Amino acid sequence: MSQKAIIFDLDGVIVDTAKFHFLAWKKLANDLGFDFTVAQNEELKGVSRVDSLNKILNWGNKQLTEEAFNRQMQLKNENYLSYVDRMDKGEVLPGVQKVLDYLNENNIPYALGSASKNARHILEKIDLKDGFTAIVDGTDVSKAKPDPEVFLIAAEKLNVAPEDCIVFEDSVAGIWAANKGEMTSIGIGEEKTLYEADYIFSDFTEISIEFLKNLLQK
Ligand SMILES: O=P(O)(O)OC[C@H]1O[C@@H](O)[C@H](O)[C@@H](O)[C@@H]1O
Ligand SMILES: [Mg+2]
Repeated sequence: MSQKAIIFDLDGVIVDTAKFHFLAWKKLANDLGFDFTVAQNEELKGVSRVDSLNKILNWGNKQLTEEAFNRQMQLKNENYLSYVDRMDKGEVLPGVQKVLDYLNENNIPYALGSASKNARHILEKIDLKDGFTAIVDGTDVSKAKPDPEVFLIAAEKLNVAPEDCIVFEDSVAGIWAANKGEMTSIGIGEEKTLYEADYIFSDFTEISIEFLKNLLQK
């Protein structure tokens, strides 16, 4: 049996930041003269900042110069960070800490594999930064999910073969990335969207230590 490791996505897996992204994207859209819905926000899960803005402008039928585009991205991020700055440990989603405790107690390495350029800052806010063997985020990659790059770099930093990595993801793009990287994919969310994952749970409270142990011993 070879050493296994875990890779966690951040947004929607460890914390629910989609609600903050929604508020910040909605303000941007409204300021530009069109609306932005919760359903559209759902489609941006796991999508990089630049790809998200391109999609939103497309939905709003709006074109921007490169300069205005970059300015809007910056404004959106400043607004988003004003919500992030109010985050603390209480934002860690139910059931996550139990899994992290198990990994820590059993010396099972784990990494972060997130599309966010704010990932390190968020981990600091929720006091989880120290446990990760490696942190790979939107500042470390050249290709966004569904490209497996972020998870492959994480596997390399963990010193574990991709096929021995188990990825927790809430986005379709992230599940595709994990599958393309030949990793075990665990979807956190709804079966109707994440059906391509190897396993699906609605949240971490549904994941038993027994399940995790079995997976790590496979
Ligand atoms: O804007 P950030 O923090 O760099 O995040 C990039 C993307 O990170 C992903 O984790 C989120 O699901 C997306 O909604 C977000 O757009
Ligand atoms: Mg996510």
